Amino acid sequence: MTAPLARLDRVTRRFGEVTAVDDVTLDIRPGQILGLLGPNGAGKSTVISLLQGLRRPSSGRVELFGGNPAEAARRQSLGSTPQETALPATLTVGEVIDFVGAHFERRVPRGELAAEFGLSDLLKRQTGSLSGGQRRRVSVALAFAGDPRLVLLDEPTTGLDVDARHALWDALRRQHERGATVVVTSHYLEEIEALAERVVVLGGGRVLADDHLDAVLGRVRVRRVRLVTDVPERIAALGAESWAPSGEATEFSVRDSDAFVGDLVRSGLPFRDLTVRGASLEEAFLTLTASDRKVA
Ligand SMILES: Nc1ncnc2c1ncn2[C@@H]1O[C@H](COP(=O)(O)OP(=O)(O)OP(=O)(O)O)[C@@H](O)[C@H]1O
Repeated sequence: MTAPLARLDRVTRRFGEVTAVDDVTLDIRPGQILGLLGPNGAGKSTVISLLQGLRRPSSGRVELFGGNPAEAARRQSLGSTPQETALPATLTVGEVIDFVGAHFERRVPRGELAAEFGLSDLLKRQTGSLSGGQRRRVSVALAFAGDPRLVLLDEPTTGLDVDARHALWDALRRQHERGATVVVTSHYLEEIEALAERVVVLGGGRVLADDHLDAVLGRVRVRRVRLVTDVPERIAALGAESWAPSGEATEFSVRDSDAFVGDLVRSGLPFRDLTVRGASLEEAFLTLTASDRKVA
């Protein structure tokens, strides 16, 4: 197996009484898009800052490209987004791209980077005159300015409208196809579903799940059976874990949708417009954090 680009080995990070990251072990392997998912305060940003060398672990070991992330040489191949508020307002987008690129040995030409992130028309604009969404796109593009081996994106599309978000996802997918390894945190569960191949779910600073996207979804084998009926209680009694009205229809949560639908058909109970779907990542995530609370 190829060596990881970065790793956390039994890392704990405390801030006074608060344990932000609690005994986390994580390997980041080349070529992956890894989605880091968790509720507010789960420890996602702290993990990112540990990988950036901005924070040190209270215990355990953080490695970036086989060494200490606090050493500047390690960060040559690391790309991260600056806060948009940190963009110098009077510099143009082109100047900012050149300024950031100048810090890297393998810089991406300004025109190429701008085209990749849909910024070609903005190159001559001062960053202070850009909309919030445009500034966000500049910030994410800057993470790629040094042709990095590993890119850390902390909530890259917060505040973007749907079109801008999708455009940024496309750009990230293209970077990934070219071999970029990306760690992305997000509050948008659909973003993780759209981008990530591997999902790490953090809760209370701990790793609750670390698996392929499909496997995380599969861990909660809840399926949703949706149908229209006048007798929801009787249908629920066939083996639903829970049920709730959903518009004109009723949605039943079941473990085995094939068995449930088979029993339903055999029961002769009236229904129409039946659909079955798997759990969304959001549902998977809630189930994982709920089971964690039970253990705690
Ligand atoms: N500098 C700090 N001083 C004190 N506590 C901190 C500090 N940074 C983070 N924490 C605490 O550590 C915990 C984890 O925070 P972190 O920002 O890593 O979570 P997060 O998952 O990124 O949350 P969010 O989604 O809200 O950004 C929280 O309880 C937070 O209050």
